[in-house]
Amino acid sequence: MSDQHSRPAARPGRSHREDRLTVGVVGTGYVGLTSAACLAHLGHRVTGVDIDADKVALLRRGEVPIAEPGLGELVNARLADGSLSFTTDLAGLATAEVVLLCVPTPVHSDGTTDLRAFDAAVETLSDVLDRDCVVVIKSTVPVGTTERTARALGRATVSNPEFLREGHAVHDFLNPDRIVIGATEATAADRVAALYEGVSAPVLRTEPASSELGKYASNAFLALKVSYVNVLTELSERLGAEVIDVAETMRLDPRIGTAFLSPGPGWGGSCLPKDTRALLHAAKQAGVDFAVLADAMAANRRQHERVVEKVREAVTGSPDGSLAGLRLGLLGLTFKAGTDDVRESPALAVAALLAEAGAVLTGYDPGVDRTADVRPVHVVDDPTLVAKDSAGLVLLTEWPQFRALDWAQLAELADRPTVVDARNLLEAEAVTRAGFAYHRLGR
Ligand SMILES: NC(=O)c1ccc[n+]([C@@H]2O[C@H](COP(=O)([O-])OP(=O)(O)OC[C@H]3O[C@@H](n4cnc5c(N)ncnc54)[C@H](O)[C@@H]3O)[C@@H](O)[C@H]2O)c1
Ligand SMILES: O=c1ccn([C@@H]2O[C@H](COP(=O)(O)OP(=O)(O)O[C@H]3O[C@H](CO)[C@@H](O)[C@H](O)[C@H]3O)[C@@H](O)[C@H]2O)c(=O)[nH]1
Repeated sequence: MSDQHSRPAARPGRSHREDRLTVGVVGTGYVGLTSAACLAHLGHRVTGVDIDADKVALLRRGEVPIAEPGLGELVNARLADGSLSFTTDLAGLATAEVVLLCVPTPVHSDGTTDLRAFDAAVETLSDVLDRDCVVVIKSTVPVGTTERTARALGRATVSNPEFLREGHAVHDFLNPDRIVIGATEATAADRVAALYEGVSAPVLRTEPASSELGKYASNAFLALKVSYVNVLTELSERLGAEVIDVAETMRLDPRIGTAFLSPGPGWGGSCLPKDTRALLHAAKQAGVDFAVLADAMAANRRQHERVVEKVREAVTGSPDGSLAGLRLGLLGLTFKAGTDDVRESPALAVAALLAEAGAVLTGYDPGVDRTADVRPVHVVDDPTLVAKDSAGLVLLTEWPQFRALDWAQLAELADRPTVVDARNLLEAEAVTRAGFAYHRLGR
């Protein structure tokens, strides 16, 4: 998270302009809270609504319950000037000209989307909203949901998917790569475009189905890229290549692009896994064979197992060695660096497999509190505690500060100074010099 990423764009100072909109945001999680704070920053008058009374109480005091650079400052500045407020009462949206739906849309293991929270929010809104209010769906929803919602509410409903990344939420919201507006009515689309006045990005106007599908297609493609390079780690090992150089060879081709080619323990988080499952399900329902997607998901599960195989061999010296009763220390629990989010974290998927094999797990993560419940991992607040008496360390999240740990001290504390670096983060030479046996993927 660089400074540049944490600093919001200069406030355009639109507060006295006539195009200032009265906006409601339903759901104040990663997407809703970021949208609410950023839209207030852009000059709109915003009310955030959540069913979680504790969260609303926190937000009213200016306390932001998620770790997003710059978000706390934005929320407090806009609370102070009165352009942002929070409530549990949907009646607060009666005067809204635009309402954004930002509620969770989890996906079951079979790929069907659980729209209960979404439908509940829609149902409660129908009695509250002004006739002229435009409803905007920011939640990631199956194709057809926007049209269905429009019918249920009898109001203009627009698909406007969100592409922000966790850990960069404010920066991404204010500096998006694209703004996609899926609408059947031009006036409703215009009002959504007006929300983003002051943001510089290509605006793609389309019909709702393309907008909805485009969101899934984007996330699934990112997942596919990571799975591709993760499978190359195994192939590189078998064929005597170095995956870092293989990935770099690909990155230097602008047609392939530089991003999403870093091998790791698998892709996770609150979006990529659920959205790939949902897209595969949608394809099946539509009678379309999307085998490459199913393969990418299988490769992701395989990657978790590959990390466990690496650990088993590194720690016991044998591919069949037993991990039963061995104390392993995990460095990193979140699904990626720069966030406090452990939802569908590959680190925890690997941890579950290690625990199944009988290992006893202690974990440290700069984003995860000691009191967090991430069973089977016992969370500690100091990296030396994961090293103490350990039979091996497994680095699972690419927090840059892990590079700067006192590896010589960790080696002294460890029972067997062995580290498996599943993110290719550490400098092999430095860690080896400190006394560790160093192992990683793709070499
Ligand atoms: N997290 C991301 O990076 C991200 C990025 C782009 C899109 N999305 C999509 O955005 C949506 C929201 O994701 P999130 O990560 O912000 O979720 P989240 O779990 O962080 O927050 C959702 C919030 O909605 C509230 N809520 C639930 N039901 C409600 C209701 N009926 N009325 C009012 N509030 C209600 C919850 O209390 C919670 O505060 C999902 O569809 C997700 O796929 C997420
Ligand atoms: O080269 C890479 C890049 C990513 N990852 C992993 O891929 C996962 C997803 O990372 P990222 O995409 O940064 O996470 P999110 O914050 O969940 O963002 C994704 O999901 C959001 C929710 O839909 C979208 O809005 C974003 O555009 C999309 O990038 C994480 O486990 C990463 O560690 C790798 O292993 N190697």
